[in-house]
Amino acid sequence: MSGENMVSAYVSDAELDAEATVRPKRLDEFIAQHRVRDQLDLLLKGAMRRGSPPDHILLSGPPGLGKTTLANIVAAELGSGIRVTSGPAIERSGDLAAIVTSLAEGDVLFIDEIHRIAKPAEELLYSAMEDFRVDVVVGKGPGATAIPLDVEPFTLVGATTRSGLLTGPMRDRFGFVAHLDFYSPADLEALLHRSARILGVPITDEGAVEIAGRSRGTPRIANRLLRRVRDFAEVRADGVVNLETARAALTVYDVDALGLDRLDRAVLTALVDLFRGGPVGLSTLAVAVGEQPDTVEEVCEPFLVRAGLLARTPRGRVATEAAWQHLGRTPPNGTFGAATAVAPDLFSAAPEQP
Ligand SMILES: Nc1ncnc2c1ncn2[C@@H]1O[C@H](COP(=O)(O)OP(=O)(O)OP(=O)(O)O)[C@@H](O)[C@H]1O
Repeated sequence: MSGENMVSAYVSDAELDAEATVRPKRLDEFIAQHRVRDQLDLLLKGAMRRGSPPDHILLSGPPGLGKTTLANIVAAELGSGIRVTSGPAIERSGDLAAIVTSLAEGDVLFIDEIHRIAKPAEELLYSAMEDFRVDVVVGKGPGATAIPLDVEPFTLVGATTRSGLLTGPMRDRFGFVAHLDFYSPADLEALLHRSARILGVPITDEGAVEIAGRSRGTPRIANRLLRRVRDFAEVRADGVVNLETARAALTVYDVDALGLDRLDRAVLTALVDLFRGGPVGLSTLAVAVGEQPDTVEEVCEPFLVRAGLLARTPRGRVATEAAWQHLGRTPPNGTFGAATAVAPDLFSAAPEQP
């Protein structure tokens, strides 16, 4: 993996196996997100007492925070089977009909990126969710016939990184909606200690603090950085993940003290050095760092904005005072956000939606 995507919250296929090793299997192994955990616990226990499948569950939140993990945990807690698919994989209503009619009673159907499901399939999903029945249309034009098929009672777990893109009727069919938020550094430290224990890697508290602080509030990134620091510790040191090995390894991988990678820093440096802090338009900024505007907007900016380093204003992108300071430059008078330094509680959980 190159330095460029060390801190991406997205997962590559090659990384999935590494992730599976440390993935929590049960609710009580799932670190933090206490409110969501507690609510899910009640939902699942209530359903089990009644002997019927729980309401459909929608999990929303940025990538890498544990939505897939929770979907698997729901099935494990219920003692049910799980079928896994994703919105983009369901192109036609027939694809969805084939999946839902093959579910066994009480199964969990996990649909990742559910906001990307094709419209005709989405409409079929409504009746599967609500009435446990689907009408499969055979033929075309005036000769078309709808064949009703029964679906065994099941629980849909939908995951989305863009809950705002879900249609109203879709959202209304979920009886429980949980929003996962970024993890605090303390939560990520606990997560790193757990992962290190499972991987058999000795880790000190200082080592965990150092990695947690660079993980952008995201378990996936924390686990990935831990694996890279482990490599460094085993190859170039005594195998222990501590402050020194963490700092040295993350320097090798170009992940700085705030968790910014080379491209994030290139964006900030261009803003500050070439455009005196901005405002500058997205496409000009993207040309300056040799990237596509989409990449700058979707990969770099969300974190830079959240970290209080970059602001999107009607006149263009602006580097905040914290950005100047992070790059070791003196901000000129009147710099945007002069009153705000990078908030120490950057990743503390915002209120979750019940
Ligand atoms: N609360 C947690 N406790 C322990 N490990 C966690 C937790 N949340 C996530 N992880 C770990 O982080 C990794 C990413 O989690 P997961 O795949 O569930 O994220 P996701 O939100 O589904 O991401 P995506 O949106 O990309 O599918 C997994 O290896 C998982 O083990």
